[in-house]
Amino acid sequence: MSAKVTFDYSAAKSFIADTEIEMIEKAIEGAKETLLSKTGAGNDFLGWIDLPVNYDKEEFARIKDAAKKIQSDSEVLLVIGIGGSYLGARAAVEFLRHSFYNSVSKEIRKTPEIYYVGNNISSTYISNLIEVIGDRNFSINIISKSGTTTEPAIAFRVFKKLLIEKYGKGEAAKRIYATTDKAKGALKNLATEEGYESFVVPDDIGGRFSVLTAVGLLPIAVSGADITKLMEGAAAMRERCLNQPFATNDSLHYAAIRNILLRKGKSIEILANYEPSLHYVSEWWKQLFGESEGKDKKGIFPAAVDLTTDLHSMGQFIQDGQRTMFETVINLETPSCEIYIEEEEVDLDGLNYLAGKSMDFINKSAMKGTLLAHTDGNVPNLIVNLPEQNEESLGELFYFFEFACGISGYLLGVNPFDQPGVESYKKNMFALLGKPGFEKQREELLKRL
Ligand SMILES: O=P(O)(O)OC[C@H]1O[C@](O)(CO)[C@@H](O)[C@@H]1O
Repeated sequence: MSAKVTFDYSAAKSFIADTEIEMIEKAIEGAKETLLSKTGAGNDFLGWIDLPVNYDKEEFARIKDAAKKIQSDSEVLLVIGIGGSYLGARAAVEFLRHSFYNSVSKEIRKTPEIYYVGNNISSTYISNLIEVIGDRNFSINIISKSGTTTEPAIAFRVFKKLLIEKYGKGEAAKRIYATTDKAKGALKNLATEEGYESFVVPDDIGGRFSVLTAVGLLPIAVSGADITKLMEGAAAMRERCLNQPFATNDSLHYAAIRNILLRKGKSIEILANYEPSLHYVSEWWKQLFGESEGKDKKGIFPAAVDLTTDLHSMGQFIQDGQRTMFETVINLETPSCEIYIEEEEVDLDGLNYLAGKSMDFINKSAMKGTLLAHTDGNVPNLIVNLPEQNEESLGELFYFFEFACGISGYLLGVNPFDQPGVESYKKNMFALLGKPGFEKQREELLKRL
């Protein structure tokens, strides 16, 4: 593998003194030591660190076989999951495959259409999806580590019924793939009872760090992307994250710089991309950093923009609004496709000055121009270079961010591997729904509504 994911903060040098980097290095080394010696908070959720080189090969082969079966007997795959139980898969499928994956002809796509459900509670969304499936053959990958999350559980009820009505109970069970805890939870019990093929979310890997487990790998494999190469990319980045000294360790530098900027009042990080295929990578990243760092009244708020699209909606604020943000640009170095601007005989639209230039040259010029403008507007810009739109690069990128997130969380002094704050809305929702055991809370909440 030649090209690598790299981190470049040269455009932000005017915001950061060399001494600040020297001063934070010790703390970063300390956080790394805590992470790797597994002595910090949340140390029972560190299975992701060695995952790219230490995964269950038997299960990996089963994932590939299941993907082949789904490809051969289904026109549609439903991925039912929420948060870390679908964002990584969606990020990978949208980045690695066709921009219009579900709409492009089957001859081009070659693999089943993939729809994500169970990530909201909208009856319109679910009803419309039922219409999209129509009378076509479909399979379900239900993904829930806890096996009890309300959103995917509800969607699963609806689509399981549809499957049983279509195929009968026996055949339906062969079209349901459950990715969940190895031993406990409602979904595990159901899978055992009904005989669904099951895949494991390891005990020591939390949802937002699970993209390289069966959680992400089965849907990604169904889409036709190469999961072996994805793991190889992650393994290559793991090697560098673990073994490179601070001076040449890009992931550690990213963690260091964002924390230096936070200490200067830059409490919002905007992840920016110039390729629509990266939209869900940003959604995945938002959960990774948001759930890991946003606690104990601390954290950097992770936001994201798709550019140049959002320069025409959010650009004004980034350039000129409250000065509390910095920007991390994912720079896809080499696009998969290229288009050249042609010369027109009569230059009515005034674009002949671009004749012979590639679309990517124009895109990169927009990126460089924006980077300088935002820097001038007091928004420090960091760059993560992503070599290509392929599995190796994406595997590297996933691991780069995961490692930086663990380090950054320890630097902040939080447990980056729990998410206690997510429970509050659930308790209120259960009380309002009348779930047994929540009677007292229900009374109190109803008084407030
Ligand atoms: O896989 P599960 O247990 O359904 O959880 C889904 C998501 O819900 C959370 O537990 C809370 O939002 C996330 O951490 C997780 O990714």
